[in-house]
Amino acid sequence: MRQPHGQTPHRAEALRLVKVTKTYGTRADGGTGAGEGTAIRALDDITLSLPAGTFTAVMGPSGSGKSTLLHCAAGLDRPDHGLVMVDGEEMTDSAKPPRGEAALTRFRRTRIGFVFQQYNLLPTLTVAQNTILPLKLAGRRVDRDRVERTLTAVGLGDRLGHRPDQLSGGQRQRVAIARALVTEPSVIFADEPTGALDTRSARDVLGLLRDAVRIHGRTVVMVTHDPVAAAYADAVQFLADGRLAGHLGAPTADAVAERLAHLGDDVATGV
Ligand SMILES: Nc1ncnc2c1ncn2[C@@H]1O[C@H](COP(=O)(O)OP(=O)(O)OP(=O)(O)O)[C@@H](O)[C@H]1O
Repeated sequence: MRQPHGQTPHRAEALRLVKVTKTYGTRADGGTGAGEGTAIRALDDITLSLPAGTFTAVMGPSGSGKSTLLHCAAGLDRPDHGLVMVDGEEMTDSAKPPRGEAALTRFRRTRIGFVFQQYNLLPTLTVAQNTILPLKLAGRRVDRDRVERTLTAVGLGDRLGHRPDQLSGGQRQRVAIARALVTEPSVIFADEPTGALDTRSARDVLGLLRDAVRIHGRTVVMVTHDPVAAAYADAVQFLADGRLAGHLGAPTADAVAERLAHLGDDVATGV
């Protein structure tokens, strides 16, 4: 599914990254000198294109840059260099003056949904209020029927008035998915959405993300450590040391585990 930069995709392109680089810190020792020069290049020249209506898993060893990639692609963090386009529109471009924070937030609110490992629900709000929140923040009309339909679709139609602490982890994550779906974004980013869940809840959440793609035409990009979770995706993009390190279409859990086991070999031999 990866398209080299410049090649016309068959389907509309939901996400494009061109030469995205992100470096953290230059003096990690806080100025004592001992750690000077310890800048960490979390992303190194990433060029990537994802067609609309696809489900991609991002995998790689701890520290390989997966979350940084997601945050830069989702506009939660700014790359040092490079271009990020969502839905054909540039979100950040290091060659141009940066969008102001407010403009970036507006862009994110209309185009992007995010699902976090720890749900990030507001504890004092009900399920319905948490789900509506992104619409309210964006100043958009709240269609209560749609909100109810969205919550029913994730199996929580009878929990609208409950608060997060009255829900299981799996149910909380389903609220988070409803919240990500309700604005009808182009791209939903999910950072280890099943990391805190039991097997069955994880399966439900993965099924909902897959439905978001198959039924609602969204594009989903999900970071995971779990080959079984990755097998729900249409393709897996591997990362190692901040660089792209391979791609696997129609993944099975076994094939993903096998590729992960040999990821270091590929990097060492430059494959
Ligand atoms: N805010 C930060 N300040 C300094 N270094 C950071 C920061 N965030 C990430 N890093 C570093 O950047 C590199 C990539 O981190 P990132 O969290 O993207 O990796 P990851 O693949 O998501 O890891 P994990 O699987 O452990 O969550 C790591 O070396 C990490 O220590």
